[in-house]
Amino acid sequence: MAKKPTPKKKTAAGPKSGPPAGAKAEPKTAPKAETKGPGAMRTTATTPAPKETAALRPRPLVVSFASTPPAAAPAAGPDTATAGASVTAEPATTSDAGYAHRPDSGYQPEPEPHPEPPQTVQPVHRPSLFIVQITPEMAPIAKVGGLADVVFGLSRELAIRGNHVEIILPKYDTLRYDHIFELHEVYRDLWVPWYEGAIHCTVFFGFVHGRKCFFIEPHSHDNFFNRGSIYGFNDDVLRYAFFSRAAMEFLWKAGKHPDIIHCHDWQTALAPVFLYEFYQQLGMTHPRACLTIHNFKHQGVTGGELLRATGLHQPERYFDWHRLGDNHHKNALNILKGGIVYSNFVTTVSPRYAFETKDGGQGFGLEPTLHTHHMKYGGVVNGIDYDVWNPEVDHYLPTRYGVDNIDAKYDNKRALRHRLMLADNEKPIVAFIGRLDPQKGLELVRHAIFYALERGAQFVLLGSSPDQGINNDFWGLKHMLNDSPDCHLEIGFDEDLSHLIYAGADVMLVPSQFEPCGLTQLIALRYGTIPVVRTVGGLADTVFDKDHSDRPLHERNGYRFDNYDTAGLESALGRAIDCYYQYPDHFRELIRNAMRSDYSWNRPGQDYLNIYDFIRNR
Ligand SMILES: Nc1ncnc2c1ncn2[C@@H]1O[C@H](COP(=O)(O)OP(=O)(O)O[C@H]2O[C@H](CO)[C@@H](O)[C@H](O)[C@H]2O)[C@@H](O)[C@H]1O
Repeated sequence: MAKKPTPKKKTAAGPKSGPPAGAKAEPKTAPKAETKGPGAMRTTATTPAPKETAALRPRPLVVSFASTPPAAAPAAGPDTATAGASVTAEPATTSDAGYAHRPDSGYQPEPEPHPEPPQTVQPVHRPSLFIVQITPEMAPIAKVGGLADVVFGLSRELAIRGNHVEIILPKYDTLRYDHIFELHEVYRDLWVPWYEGAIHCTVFFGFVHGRKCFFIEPHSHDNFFNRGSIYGFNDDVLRYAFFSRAAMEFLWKAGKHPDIIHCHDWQTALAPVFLYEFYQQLGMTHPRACLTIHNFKHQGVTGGELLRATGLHQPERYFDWHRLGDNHHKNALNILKGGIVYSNFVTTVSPRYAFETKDGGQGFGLEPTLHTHHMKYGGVVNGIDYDVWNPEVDHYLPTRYGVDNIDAKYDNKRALRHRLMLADNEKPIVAFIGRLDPQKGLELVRHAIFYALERGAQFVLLGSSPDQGINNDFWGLKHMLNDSPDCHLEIGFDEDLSHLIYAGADVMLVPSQFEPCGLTQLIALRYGTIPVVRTVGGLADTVFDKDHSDRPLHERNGYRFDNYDTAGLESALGRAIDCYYQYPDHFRELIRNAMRSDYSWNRPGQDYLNIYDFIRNR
């Protein structure tokens, strides 16, 4: 499509005094914010996030069981959240588990791992753990959204702290093989029970930037993981049920007895069910299961076919409300619910979202389950990997910079404009990066584009959706704005470009309807790009309003709005644009505050270790 011509160049641009030529006159004082949301004390989720006060500054750790031990977190299997109950799952019969069909084969141990990167945290005197992550995604080889970044970053942090971490993934045809090193077969004949028979699989091992990864490749006409993309198929429930079963079967056959099996989202939430229904009886009594829920919207709700496929059978047992029976549909099974019931601990990705899901109507029907299991449920704010997302070392950037040379950020702004053929003028760049999913507040994103242009800003969007209708809407918008020298919409997934946008933009917009944690605002903070966010979920736990916060000035790092409407959005985005033009020194101070915020994996890494220790010691 014909691209807009690059208009006459002006100087590239940090915040400067005075409005740009042609910009509307703005009031000198920022409009009154509607943002007065509750504060962001890092806390376990069973307590509503309290209003910020100086006395409630963040504690060093989010999960501190030494002082307040829960009365009865379950040690094994379902129903155990009821105080003091100790329910052992009934042994599965051999035919239940489908083992009759299982030829054995020798497991070849993986080779010596690459040396670990240099230690960046103080050594802690605690026994190291063997942790296995079972996951549908991991950056950068299989990434759809933020889950992928979390698995990579958390695994790295746990390994740096002296733990042995292994990751099990499907062997997708779309894996970024250029990031996998020394890929080789380690287990040739893994037979995974499936319906009345078993599916033959091969397991591969490879290093992904030092992470130890196993890849399961099934050989069957179902062609589970050779589909050209990760999600979006009618049989997704069965594809991931199979993967969860295969991962557990591999652990058992390979004689691996991890201390912790850590699963992610509904896709792998059956692994704890299989652990306690099949594998505990087969000798896997050692592992404890932790489930992290990155988004309650997707739960894997399905029918009884699942039980036949996986060998669970016994509909009367699994349709039970206390196990996998969906809270709303009597004849449906809910995989995510099963994961909550059977795991020894369940986390979500911010304390605020933990509260919202349990008590704020955001649990998509799982509220009663979270209440039943509240003693083993909590929120841990995600970190981001500062080896990847750090403007001081980011090799995607033409010019690297840090908090001590913020001016160099504007070389990247110029480069971004050049790449996207935007006018080089004094305007601030407002950006949006994310999946084009209704969750992300798409009506407000659309409104923000026009609002920002009208207020004398530029707008850059990078996003895509598996929903063709949504993509088409944004393509329409792109055509409509094609002649604007101040706007560029990039519909697609482009990791390289995302780095340049994080560095080159001035403001990052995250107007989500709901947001479990949100990584874009965390990355933006690191790059000194000021987040404008809605006060929900992890956004409320990590962004503190410049004008309206109980936080000390040096901790304020962005702008927030409460109400999901255009007035709310305009109140926060308008203040950010005003500040850029009229109070450039304040804007630079905000940039410094943002870049100094620590959202590395250091603290969440310790939080997860505390959780692991807690469930191991019970
Ligand atoms: N088109 C594109 N091109 C390039 N990069 C793109 C892109 N679209 C998105 N990204 C990148 O993907 C990541 C998305 O992070 P989010 O926090 O928005 O995750 P998401 O909503 O998918 O996941 C869920 O899980 C995460 C992790 O727990 C939670 O933070 C979140 O709230 C929850 O909804 C960021 O690193 C972003 O830069």
